[in-house]
Amino acid sequence: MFEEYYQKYLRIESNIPEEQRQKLNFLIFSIKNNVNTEIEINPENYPDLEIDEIQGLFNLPIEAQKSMFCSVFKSLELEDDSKIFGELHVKGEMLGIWRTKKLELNLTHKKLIVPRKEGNVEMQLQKYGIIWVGQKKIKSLHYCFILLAHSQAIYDYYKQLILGSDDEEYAKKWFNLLNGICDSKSKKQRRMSVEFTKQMIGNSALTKSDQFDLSKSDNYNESCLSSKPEKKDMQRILEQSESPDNQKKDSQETFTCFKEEDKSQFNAQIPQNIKECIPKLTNIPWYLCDVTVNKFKQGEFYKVGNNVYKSVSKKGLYQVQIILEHDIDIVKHFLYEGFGFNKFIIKEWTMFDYEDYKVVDQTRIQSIFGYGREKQIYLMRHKSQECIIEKQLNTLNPIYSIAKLFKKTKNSLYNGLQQRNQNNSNDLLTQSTIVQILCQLDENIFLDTQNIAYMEQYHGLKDYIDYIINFRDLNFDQQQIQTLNMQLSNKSEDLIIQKIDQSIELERRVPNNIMELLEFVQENKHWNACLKKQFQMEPIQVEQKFMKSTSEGHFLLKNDWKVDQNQGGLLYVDQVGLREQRKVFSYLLSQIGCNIASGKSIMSISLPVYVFEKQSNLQRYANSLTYLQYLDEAAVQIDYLFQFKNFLSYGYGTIILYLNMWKPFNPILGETYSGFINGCPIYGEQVSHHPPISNLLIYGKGYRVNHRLCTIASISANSVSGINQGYTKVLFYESNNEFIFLPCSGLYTGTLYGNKLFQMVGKFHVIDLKHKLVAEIKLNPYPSSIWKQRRDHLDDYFEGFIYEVNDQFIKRFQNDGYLKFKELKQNEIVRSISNINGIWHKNMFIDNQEIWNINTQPYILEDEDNPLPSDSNFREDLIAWKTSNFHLAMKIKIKMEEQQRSDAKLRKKH
Ligand SMILES: CC(C)CCC[C@@H](C)[C@H]1CC[C@H]2[C@@H]3CC=C4C[C@@H](O)CC[C@]4(C)[C@H]3CC[C@]12C
Repeated sequence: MFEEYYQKYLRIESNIPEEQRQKLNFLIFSIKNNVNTEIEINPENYPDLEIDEIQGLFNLPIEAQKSMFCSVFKSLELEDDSKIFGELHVKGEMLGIWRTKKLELNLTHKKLIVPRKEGNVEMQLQKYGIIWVGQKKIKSLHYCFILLAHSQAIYDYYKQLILGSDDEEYAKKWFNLLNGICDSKSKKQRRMSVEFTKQMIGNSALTKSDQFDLSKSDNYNESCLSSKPEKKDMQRILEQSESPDNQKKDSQETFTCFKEEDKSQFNAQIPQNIKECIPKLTNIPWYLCDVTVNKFKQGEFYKVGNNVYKSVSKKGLYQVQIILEHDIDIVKHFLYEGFGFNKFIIKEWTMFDYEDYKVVDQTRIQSIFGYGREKQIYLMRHKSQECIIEKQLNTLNPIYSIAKLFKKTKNSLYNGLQQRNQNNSNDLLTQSTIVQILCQLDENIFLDTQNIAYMEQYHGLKDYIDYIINFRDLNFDQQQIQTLNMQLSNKSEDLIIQKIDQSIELERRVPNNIMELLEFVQENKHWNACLKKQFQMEPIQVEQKFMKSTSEGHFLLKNDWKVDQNQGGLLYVDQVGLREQRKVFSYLLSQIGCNIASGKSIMSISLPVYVFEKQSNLQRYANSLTYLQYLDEAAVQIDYLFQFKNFLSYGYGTIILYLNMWKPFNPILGETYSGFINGCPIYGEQVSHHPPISNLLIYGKGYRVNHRLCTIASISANSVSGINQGYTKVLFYESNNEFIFLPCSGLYTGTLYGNKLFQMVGKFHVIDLKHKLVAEIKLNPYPSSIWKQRRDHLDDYFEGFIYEVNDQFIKRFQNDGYLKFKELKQNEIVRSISNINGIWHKNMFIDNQEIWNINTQPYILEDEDNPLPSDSNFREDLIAWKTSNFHLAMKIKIKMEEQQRSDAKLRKKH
């Protein structure tokens, strides 16, 4: 038994998840060295295993080790026969030539392995959707289907793969098989408010009887599907291909798997629509009736010109459903599917017959359209009720070509459109080309083409919609300014003079109103206001003010978070934040594409400001240092252990208080911040730009706190991890004790799909070099594993000890510095003094005494009245973003980034 599994294991070792692999490896190691008890174990080879576990496993009798190996291996469900081999025709990506390829389908890992000369391609099927195409009549007679990557950016080598077979049965079997595995769930939502319904997308349903029923004797070429799984597996395959339906129930969007019922639902919908509409809109053909106002609002339908088109976008896949109209009679519905509009533009598009999903051949299109592919295609998309955009795409300049904007006028937009369709009059619509719009915008101070170019450049067409929305806002701004100007010119000159006088007086005061503040700063008036500044070096007596939770939510967690009961951790449920993040993530996907999986730092790349917090990182740090009561309390004590414990809570508090999911503004070198926490002055300065390091200093009551912090955040496939790397040092004047706090990191998973779960991970430390004390607290010390049935603690549990350490550690720490320090070594610990545990988002116990909990209120941070001109409060981009004017903020941000860059160049030069 063991031998058999062992052989299998050797073959598939690389496919096994890391932790299990280490365990299996270690078991093999122990089994092989069973006689040799003297052998040394190197735990570094098994980083995911606990030392205890390693020892325990090693000491087991060999039989137990073997059976353990087998059971672990079995539990992985990595049976070899979960692979299916077959042969299909694959259409070449470049030349479109069909080649027969031996494919391997790995059911366990949901991979399709396609052989290529340059090396096999392993396609993770979850990244793909599948569409049945049917028989292509012109070039080949294959029955084919397409695997399509959901997202432009995430795919394994092939964005799309066309597969086929001469044998319809066989092709369908493969299709059904893959259909069960390919992802049918929408993982990533598009950034549009437009929602899509089932009937828009889907592959043709293959009837039940067509399903991959391998329990019947195979009547197709056996050599093609050469591995013959046992019956038991067949059962599984069948189940698998069923399972997406279950998932579908809880997902709002469906992509593949077009089931019978859906289809009938769809069919039933049309007549209903007609019934609804016909009484209201009598003169239009029935197919226009589905453009009911409601449906239109929901973004389900779009129509254009004399031909009616619908465009649907989903999962990075653009679909344009085109209903062709020929002399008022419709000829046919067509469905176009492709990746993005670019594909659409560069001739490479295919039309599918909307009813039977078969590819429409070129001659047919020509006969209906009157022209071939290269010619113009109309397409229209819309976002809001107020405006829509109609666009003609041609091969030359897709973006600026001929886009027309319709603004909703008093009369209904839809009426207008219909009217236009019928008699080509534009009377009811304000219509202007994009080019014109751009010119208009050019004259406005707030809006310039740069912003639009920015959007266009990066977001491409898919973000067109947002552009329209923005345009609408801008237009609104413009109108307001116009009216303002009108008002102004009406006023008498005296009044204006009076105003100017007033403003001179006011110049020394920093305005409260954000718009005024921006102007104030832009005119550099804040320099005046700050001239009389004196630094406060001592704490002052003030009334204590604490941050309080209100009816609107917890002071820190607001209503943005929910505790995850299954795994532990916090679920991010803030709708506003999530929406903005989604926008930026799709932007990122389009921008950095595949790199997204490689752990890119998001602190240094330029992002649209949507996800930015409305304060600078310096302010955010300052806000997170407000648990000063712990230190106040410690300063009056001489007991160093008491001070140590209190400092631990303070340090931990800084991590907790920093928690929110908005991205801090990129720092500007030399930016400063000053404020007061309960009367204690706090000063912060941005001392480095790359990496963005800030130093902060608090003059406390009997102590001084130094912070050196550097926010690091990197984005990878489905998560963002972040840490405020650096240290927090406190010096208590009286006892001359110094403590150091080193933070842990946070992990935000589910950024692209799944639940948005935030978790603290790793370890955090407090170090007292003088008294040789170290607290090491480990988050999630008992991770779930397949050997543990029940868990006492979820992932959000932390546990640690205050240890007394030896000189070895002190030396190491002093040599290596705080950055290199990761954790205590076993031989550096002398004894443990206290134990610490808790749930990171709930409470902290030191020796079973609660020292902190999530309702512990920090002090309020107050801004300094007359800060330096370089204060965060005077950052133009921040002020602009505080007004929530995206364009303005973006414009200033770009400007400031450019300034920074040229400054940096100058610095290098001199
Ligand atoms: C849409 C994307 C690209 C932008 C949003 C990125 C957000 C999620 C990132 C940017 C900066 C990140 C933070 C950076 C630093 C820390 C401190 C650490 O102790 C806990 C995690 C935390 C709080 C991170 C949480 C996630 C975070 C807020």
